[in-house]
Amino acid sequence: MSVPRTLFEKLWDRHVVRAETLDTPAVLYVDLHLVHEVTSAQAFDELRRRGIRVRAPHRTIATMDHSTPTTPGGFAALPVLDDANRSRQAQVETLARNCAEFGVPLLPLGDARQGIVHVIGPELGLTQPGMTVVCGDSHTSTHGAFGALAFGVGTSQVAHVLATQCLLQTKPKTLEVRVDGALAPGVSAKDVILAVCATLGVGGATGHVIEYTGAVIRGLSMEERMTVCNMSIEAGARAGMVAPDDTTFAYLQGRPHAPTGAAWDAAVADWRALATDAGATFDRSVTIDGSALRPMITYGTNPGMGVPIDAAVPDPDRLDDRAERENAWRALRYMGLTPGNPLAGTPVDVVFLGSCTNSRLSDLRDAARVLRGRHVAPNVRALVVPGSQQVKRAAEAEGLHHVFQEAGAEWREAGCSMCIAMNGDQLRPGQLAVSTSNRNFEGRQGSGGRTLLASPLTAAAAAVTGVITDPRTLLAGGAPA
Ligand SMILES: CC(C)[C@H](C(=O)O)[C@@H](O)C(=O)O
Ligand code: SF4
Repeated sequence: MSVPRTLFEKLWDRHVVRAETLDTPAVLYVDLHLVHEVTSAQAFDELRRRGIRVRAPHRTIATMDHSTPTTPGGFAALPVLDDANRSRQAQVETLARNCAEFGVPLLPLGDARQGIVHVIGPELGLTQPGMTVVCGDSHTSTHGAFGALAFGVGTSQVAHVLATQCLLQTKPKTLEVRVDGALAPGVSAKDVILAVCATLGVGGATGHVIEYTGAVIRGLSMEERMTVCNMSIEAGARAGMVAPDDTTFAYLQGRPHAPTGAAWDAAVADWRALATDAGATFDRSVTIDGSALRPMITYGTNPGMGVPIDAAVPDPDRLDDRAERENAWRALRYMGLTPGNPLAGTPVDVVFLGSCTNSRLSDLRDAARVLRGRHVAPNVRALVVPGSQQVKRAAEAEGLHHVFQEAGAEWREAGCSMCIAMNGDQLRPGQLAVSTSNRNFEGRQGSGGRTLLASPLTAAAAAVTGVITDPRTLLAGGAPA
């Protein structure tokens, strides 16, 4: 009998080209390399300087997402092509030139398949179980939802992977995050991962790859599993993953890059064998009672500073550690929140529905559940930004854009948008946003802007009432227990 192994260990073993030694990391083979405009330019420059070609262009694909405008028509249609817009445009043009020169397939602005890198990989069937997936982007952990080992890498590693299709890695430890029970109505995948981040803390999973297990995780759709895996990095994890199962296979079957015919059957048989073996052990395990979870929201300036939406702002003075206490006070001063006050009822200026965490069709449907037949509060600007052109078309096919527009929200083109504020969509200083994205760092959504992370249901509820609101009060039959 072979030694029982975890999902992570099976993937690691399959991809090691050269084992780790005392003084050198392991060499890992990379099955899929995703590229975007922000972290690739210097990597291509490096290849050019050294006269190296891209080793496996067919395992590489690029999209434009971070710096692209989300107004229809792209750069050409912008009212002002100021310096900032010109430099964004130069960035995407550089990517287009690099892809043409190095033979890398590209989904440019205007392409029907363009979108946020972590949304398009799965929806095109590029991301598959058992793969190693890398991208010069920390939220590459999203792809782990498929039972892939998916890492974010830095720009110099992007160059390594372009040149060699391999990556140097020291072997991470394993952490099981088990979410048992069943989620109550109005509680979503975003609430699960915000609770995980609050439980582990921002550095809590450093050096580990998380495998999410338990009844709640098994019951999530692929889109919801992506939301969970997406924010693994916010707890410090190297990657997050979910073992592939029938939900995974049903999502993948028929997608453009998924195997077909006999190759599909063989792939599914292989993928099924990836699940963690009975008796395999993790370096650490954490259990969360999913049945006890309530909608979550952050109050501070890192994603681990989250509480149930009906809780009060935590008092920093209750923290024993001096550095943590000072950090918490600084966060509350920045956020303009007072310890002991309820979060619910706090006025909101902007609601952002989008980002690689929550911009897929199911997220937009959740938002529409709340917004249908209602109106965005007069003091609120609400933006709905689909994660890809494909999501946009699917949402329009079922009329969701009408729901948003009739409610007074903006319906925009696909991209990172206000998640990162490097494309013209941003908060003004002092504005407070409820956002479905994944980072609430100081100034993340615009200099001086303040961000509270929450689910699409919670964000939509804030849009309607103009204040932080428990979404269960607005859902049919979903009053808080
Ligand atoms: C621009 C990119 C390097 C960055 C990342 O790595 O995550 C961005 O996507 C983000 O979300 O902060
Ligand atoms: S949507 Fe946000 S988190 Fe995701 S890749 Fe873009 S900037 Fe990064």
